[in-house]
Amino acid sequence: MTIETEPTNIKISQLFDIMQTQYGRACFATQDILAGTNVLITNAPFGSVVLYEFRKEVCSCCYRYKYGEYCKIKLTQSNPIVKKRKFHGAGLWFCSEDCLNSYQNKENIDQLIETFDILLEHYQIKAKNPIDHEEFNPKISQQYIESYWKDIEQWEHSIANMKKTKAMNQIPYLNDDEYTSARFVAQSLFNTYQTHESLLLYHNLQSNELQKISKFPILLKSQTLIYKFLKILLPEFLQPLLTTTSMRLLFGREYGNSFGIWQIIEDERDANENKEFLGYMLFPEASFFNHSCSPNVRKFRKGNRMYFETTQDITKGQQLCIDYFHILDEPFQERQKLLSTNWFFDCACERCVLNH
Ligand SMILES: C[S@@+](CC[C@H](N)C(=O)[O-])C[C@H]1O[C@@H](n2cnc3c(N)ncnc32)[C@H](O)[C@@H]1O
Repeated sequence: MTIETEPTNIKISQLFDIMQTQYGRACFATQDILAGTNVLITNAPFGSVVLYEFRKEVCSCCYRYKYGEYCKIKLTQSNPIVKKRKFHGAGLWFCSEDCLNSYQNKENIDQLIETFDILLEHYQIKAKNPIDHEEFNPKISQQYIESYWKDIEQWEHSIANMKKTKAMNQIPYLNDDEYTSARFVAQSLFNTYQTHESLLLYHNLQSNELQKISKFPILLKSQTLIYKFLKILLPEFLQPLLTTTSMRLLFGREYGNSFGIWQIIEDERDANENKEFLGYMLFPEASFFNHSCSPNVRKFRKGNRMYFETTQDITKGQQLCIDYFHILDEPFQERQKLLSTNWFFDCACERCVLNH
């Protein structure tokens, strides 16, 4: 199948170009590439988060997980990087001194650690009195989403004029998933503040806000609760970066572009075990690969980076595609359904076009 392409001005690698196609942007080889070549090794994630339930078991630096074993090192008050406020551990655990040191070596990391600690403290206070979210199932349209966020902007004006103590009473209760998302947002904003090496590419990512909220309306409510939580709690230096626009873009981009942090099975004898889903991460430079049900690139994680390796010889001009969802063994109808439900697109890969 020949695909019409047009160049874009996005450049990621010497080995492939990002071209515009009728299915959005995609990666095309700029030269013949042998099987087994890494066409991309990502930077450290732009945004990433470990699920709350796994926070003690997954290393916050390399995401190592060993069947429920606690990580050896917890960040404590005695750590020199921790500032004086009463410290709760920031939800950060590490598998080794090396990982701890490498995490702590990042510029201004004490500010991020303090931010995480504040979020953890208030999440846990609120979690003592959990609240079931009310039913929320409106008919979603672009207009509905806009007006819902407009109301939040009004709330924001009122909070800006309140005394700090009164504003603190407005901190909403978040469930585990929402708290996890709040951490993801905080880290992404911190990386924006730090001008992360993938920041420019991040601005180029496609957003799936409308598709995702249309499918799961409750997400709109969750997003606005997370926004309120962060608006009250984020420290001054991150506040200018937290706007309703930046938040909506971040969520919209995360939905269609993030990669799961899956447990890596280290012992071959456990190869048939189900892998745990530990969290998720966003790598803008790796978000231009389209999906194919007969992919020619495989993705795998090593520590906090993703690797993309060709599984066959590639000829110049050929599209480089990955499998988004581990669905290659499913029949055609099932694959179409899974991609449409979870990724919001009708797969137009070569195999699906032939109804295979
Ligand atoms: C991670 S992005 C890939 C890059 C994207 N094409 C872009 O322009 O930003 C995922 C999106 O690409 C499109 N896409 C990826 N694989 C596809 C396929 N096999 N068929 C149709 N659309 C696809 C869908 O719109 C999907 O939501």
